[in-house]
Amino acid sequence: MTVVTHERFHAVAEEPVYERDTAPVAGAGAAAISLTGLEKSFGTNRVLRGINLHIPAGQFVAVIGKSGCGKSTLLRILMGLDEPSAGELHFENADGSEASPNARIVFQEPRLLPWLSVADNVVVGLGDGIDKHAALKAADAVLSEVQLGEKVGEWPARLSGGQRQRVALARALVSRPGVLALDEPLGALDALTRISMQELIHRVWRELGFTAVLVTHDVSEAVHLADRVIVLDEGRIALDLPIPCPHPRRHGHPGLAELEGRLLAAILGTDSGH
Ligand SMILES: Nc1ncnc2c1ncn2[C@@H]1O[C@H](COP(=O)(O)OP(=O)(O)OP(=O)(O)O)[C@@H](O)[C@H]1O
Repeated sequence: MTVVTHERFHAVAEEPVYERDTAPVAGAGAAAISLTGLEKSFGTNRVLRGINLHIPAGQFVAVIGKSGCGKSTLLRILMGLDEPSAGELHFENADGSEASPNARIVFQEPRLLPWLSVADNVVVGLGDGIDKHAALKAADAVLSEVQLGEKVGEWPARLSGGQRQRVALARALVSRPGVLALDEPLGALDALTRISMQELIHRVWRELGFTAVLVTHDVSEAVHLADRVIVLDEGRIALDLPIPCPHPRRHGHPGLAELEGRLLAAILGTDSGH
């Protein structure tokens, strides 16, 4: 099994990849993820029951399913924060060789350090051993990317919920991750802030080309952002649905509404999966 290193730092951003349509265009450092026969039990509770999944480098995958179906457990295993009970997890480079990607995670709560400025919170994402001046420069650049350039010297307590979550995103992006896991990152935000954050996440994914795995309760958010949506049910993949719609995707678009309907049916168990 591959252990995810969280410490790797790529100080210089690769050239942004613009104009990506639905076909994934992987950035440098993006890794494919392969799960084979993945199982996870907590005592007698069999949470993941033989998950087989290949996520190509640079793809944006959303994972949805009923509360307690194992979404966060899957994400934690992907991030090396928890061990599977059985099965294999591999990260692969474009040539199929084993990769050790720089993997980061954004949680529902921004988890900022209140005694550090916005910029210093972002610098935390670079780990130790980085020249302070270079680190602040990188923090500055990524804060501009998430449209918080004017808040670099601010305290977290003086930011709105959406702004705090953008700082958390900046902290994850500053090391230019090859894999970004998002665990309900917008769950605590109001509807309008969610939509603008969705656009932001889509834009940075398109620019940087990391492999993205988003856990969400929001089916509309999943089809709005992802290339592909996985429905988990009782520890198994109940549906693996490609979302072959070009971006930008308008909320309420009839094609997306049809896909949302299929996903909801799979979550509720009223769909055959075809
Ligand atoms: N550390 C743990 N120890 C024991 N049981 C756990 C642990 N973590 C998760 N579980 C159990 O695993 C199951 C799946 O939890 P998980 O958090 O992965 O679900 P989820 O689909 O992300 O749920 P939600 O949508 O409510 O966040 C639950 O039954 C939960 O109680």
